[in-house]
Amino acid sequence: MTHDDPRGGGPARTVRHRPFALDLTGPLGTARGEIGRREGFVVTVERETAEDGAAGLGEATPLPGWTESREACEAALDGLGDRSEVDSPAEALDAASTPAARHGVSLAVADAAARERGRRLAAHLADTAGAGVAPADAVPVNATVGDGSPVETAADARRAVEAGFDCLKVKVGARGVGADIERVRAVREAVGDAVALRADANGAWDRETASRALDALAAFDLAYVEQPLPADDLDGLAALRRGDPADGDGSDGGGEGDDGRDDGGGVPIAADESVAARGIGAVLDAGAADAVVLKPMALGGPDRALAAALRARESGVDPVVTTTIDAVVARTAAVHVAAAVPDVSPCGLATASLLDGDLAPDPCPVEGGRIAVPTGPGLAGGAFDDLRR
Ligand SMILES: O=C(O)CCC(=O)c1ccccc1C(=O)O
Ligand SMILES: [Mg+2]
Repeated sequence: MTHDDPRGGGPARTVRHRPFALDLTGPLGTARGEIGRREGFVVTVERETAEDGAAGLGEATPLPGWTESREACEAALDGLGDRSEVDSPAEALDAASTPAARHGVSLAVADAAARERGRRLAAHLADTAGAGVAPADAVPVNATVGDGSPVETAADARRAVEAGFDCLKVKVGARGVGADIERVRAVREAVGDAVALRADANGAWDRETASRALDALAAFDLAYVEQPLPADDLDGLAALRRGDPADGDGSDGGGEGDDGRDDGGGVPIAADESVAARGIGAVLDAGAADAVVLKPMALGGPDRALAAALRARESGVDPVVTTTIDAVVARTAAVHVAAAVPDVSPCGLATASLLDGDLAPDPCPVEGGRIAVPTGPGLAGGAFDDLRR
C-alpha cells in the first residue's frame, strides 16, 4: 500500500448504492409517532486500483425527523455518483444536512480501510479517533420496550429480562404522565430492583410536565430519563439536571420530594435528539446531560459518533451508542463504535429483533444482554460478502 491516510483516502474510489426496505415486526411506539418500516441504501466503495477487489460496505438508512428524508439521502448519494471517483467521498457529504448519506459512505470507506489492514472496524475506528485503548470484545446492550399499556409494557420487560437483559429502556411520553408512571411502576414491579431501567420521552414534555414526571419517576430508581424536553431546550435540560424550578423564574414548579431534593429528584438526564440537532459540543457546553445517546446514522457516521463519544467521556458525560433501528450493516458498525468507547454503558443496539427480516444474517446477535464484536477484518470478515457484489 502506498497510502496511509487512516480515513482511507488515496487512490480513486467508485461509490455505488442500491435501495432496500424492511418492515418492523410491529410498529415501535414512541412519543414522536410509530416507526413501522425502514428504507435505505446499501453503499459500496471500491478502490480502482485494488488488486484483491476489496470493497467497503456501508448503509445509509435515513429516518425522517432524525436525519434527511429518503429522497434527500438518495439525492446526496446520486450526487456523489456524478463524480464517483473521489479521494475522500465521505468528505463530499455534509454531516449536518445529509447524515445518513454520509454515514453510508464513511462506513464503507472505513470498512474498506480496515479490511485492507486486516483489522476489526472497531480497532480501525479507535486508532483513527485516538481512543487510546484497545476496543472491547463485547458490549452490553439494553432491550428497547415501546409504548403500550402497563400490562403489555410489563410483559415486554419481563420477556427481555428472561432473555438475559439487565438493562431496559422504556419509551414514554406517548401518553399522559400519569399513565407513564403506571407503566414504569408495572415494569419495576415485574423485573425487580436488580434490573437497570431507562425511560425515553423523545422530547415529549414541556418544562413543567418534565419536572412533574421526573419527580414521580424518582421513586423507580431510573438510570436516566432520555430527552425529557425538546431537542433545542438545552437550558431546560441543564435546569432539570440541577433540579431548578420548572419555569426558571424562581417559583416552585412542583415542590421538593420527601428526600429533600429539588424537582427532578436527582434522576439523571440523557440527551439524544439534542445531540443530533445541536451537536455534541453545545450539549456538553450547556451542561445539559449526564449521558449522551449517540446514533451514528443521525450524527453522520461511525467516525463522528465515536469522536462525539470520546469528547463526552472527557467531559465526564457517559456515552451510549444506539441505532435508529438500522439494518444489519449499520447495526454491526454501531457495535464496533460502542466497542471502541472505553467502558461503554449498555447501548441501544438490540434492535435486530424489531425488524421482520434483514439484509443478511446477523453476525453478532444479542446473547445474555451482550453483543460480541465480530472479529473478522472490517465489519465482520466475510459475513457480508453477498452484499459486496
Ligand atoms: O436506544 C434504543 O434502545 C434503541 C433505539 C431507539 O430507541 C430509537 C430508535 C429509532 C429512533 C429513535 C430512537 C431513540 O432512542 O429515541
Ligand atoms: Mg432516544
